[in-house]
Amino acid sequence: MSRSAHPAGPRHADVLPEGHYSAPAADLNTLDDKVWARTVTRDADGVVTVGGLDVTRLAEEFGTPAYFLDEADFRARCQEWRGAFGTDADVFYAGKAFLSRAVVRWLYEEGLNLDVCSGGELTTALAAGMPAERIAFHGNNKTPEEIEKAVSVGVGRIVVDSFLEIARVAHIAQGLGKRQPVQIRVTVGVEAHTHEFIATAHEDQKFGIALSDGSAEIEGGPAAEAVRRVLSLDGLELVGIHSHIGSQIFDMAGFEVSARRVVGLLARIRDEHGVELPEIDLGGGLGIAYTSDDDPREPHEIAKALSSIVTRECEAAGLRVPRISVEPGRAIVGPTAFTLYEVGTIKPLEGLRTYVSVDGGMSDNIRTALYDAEYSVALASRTSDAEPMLVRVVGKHCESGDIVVRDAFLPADLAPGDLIAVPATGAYCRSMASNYNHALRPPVVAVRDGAAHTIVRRETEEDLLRLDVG
Ligand SMILES: Cc1ncc(COP(=O)(O)O)c(C=O)c1O
Ligand SMILES: N[C@@H](CCCC[NH3+])C(=O)O
Repeated sequence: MSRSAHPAGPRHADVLPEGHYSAPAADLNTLDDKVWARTVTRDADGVVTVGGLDVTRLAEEFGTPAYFLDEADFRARCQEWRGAFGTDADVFYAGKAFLSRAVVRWLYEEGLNLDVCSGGELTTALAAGMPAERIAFHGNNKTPEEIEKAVSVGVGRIVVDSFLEIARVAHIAQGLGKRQPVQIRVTVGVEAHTHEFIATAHEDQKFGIALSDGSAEIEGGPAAEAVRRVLSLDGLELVGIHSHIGSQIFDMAGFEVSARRVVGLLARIRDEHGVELPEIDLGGGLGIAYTSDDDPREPHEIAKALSSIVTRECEAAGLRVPRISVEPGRAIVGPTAFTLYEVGTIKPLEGLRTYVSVDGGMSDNIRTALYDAEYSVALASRTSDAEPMLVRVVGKHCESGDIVVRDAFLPADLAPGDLIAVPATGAYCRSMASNYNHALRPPVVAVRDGAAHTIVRRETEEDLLRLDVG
């Protein structure tokens, strides 16, 4: 990401320190549509509103820190993904980004399917009424109990991730007298341009079965061998091939290479077994804007790029075009929520930056500490004409790495009690939240058309004591 140092201006420094920040926006009160949920705006008093409700009232009713999720925006994004891929394709929302029963109901109503990757996510999906055949079950180490549950309820597909798992799922399905539809997750050897910890299709990592391991020992490579295994087992029905190259990716080139290689495997399967598999899944991973510097792709562009590459490659190989599916998580829920915090303490460091401590931190957003993720921030409870001040928004945990927003600008008259909001926290914030330092995980509040309701409640001290059985 290209970043430039701000030339001058903030209160506490004549020369700004090295950092990953852009120049402050000309007007810090302006909310960039790119990073904020779609119904977010400022009211006549300058207070940030979402779904028609202002954050000062929301903070009074629900407390801080809290995640506020714009339900209309969430539903609109589901519709855009469905519309872009059309009826010949399936969109599986990746529940790991954020899952609750309300979210499952919205997905169901908007015609999306659901990707789960644990027994807990499966239970949530089923409890909210998602039909099992619309659920895909993922994971590199599903437990026998999880597999048994998934097969028993009849999930639409299990994405098998290893040779051991192929045997395990087949054994369990056979024991239950079932034939389980499966896809094989392959690693296509693409180095996705994203943080190392969220890239998943290069060979040296835990997920999937490699298309090629560079040796000539297994004819056609490990993935071709996995296909042979699956086809030989009565308990399994091979319906397709799956590839997921990583997360927070902007460049479509990786997806195109992945699609080409997956179609190449389909052609090989047809040649070797005389079978044309009906499905391919190209995974999730589409990036969103966390700051004004990010330029994500729209669902229709992504759909067009993926379907044209698959069609072209299938035509070239003389294959019927399979049903495509995708698994966006972040791209649907990420932009729809922001985290609201109250400013507690402020520590100016002359010549460096100002530390702004909020009432949450790495327990509600671990992404900055874990992936060096970049976020933006705005003063939400009022506007200000004060000059921009370079800040680091930090939490209340006992870690110096407890950073929410590494480098950003807020008005220099920021004061304790102000509310600040960090946008684009819908994905992988609540779902990765922790109880570190016995923090109470914040609630998720859905807001729509002037009404707000809690969809995941705030943890309480009683919850902590209930888990601690003495
Ligand atoms: C198999 C699979 N599908 C879908 C996703 C969703 O990714 P994202 O939220 O980046 O769209 C992930 C997570 O990276 C994944 O591992
Ligand atoms: N949790 C990660 C992405 C991993 C997605 C799951 N495969 C993030 O916050 O970016």
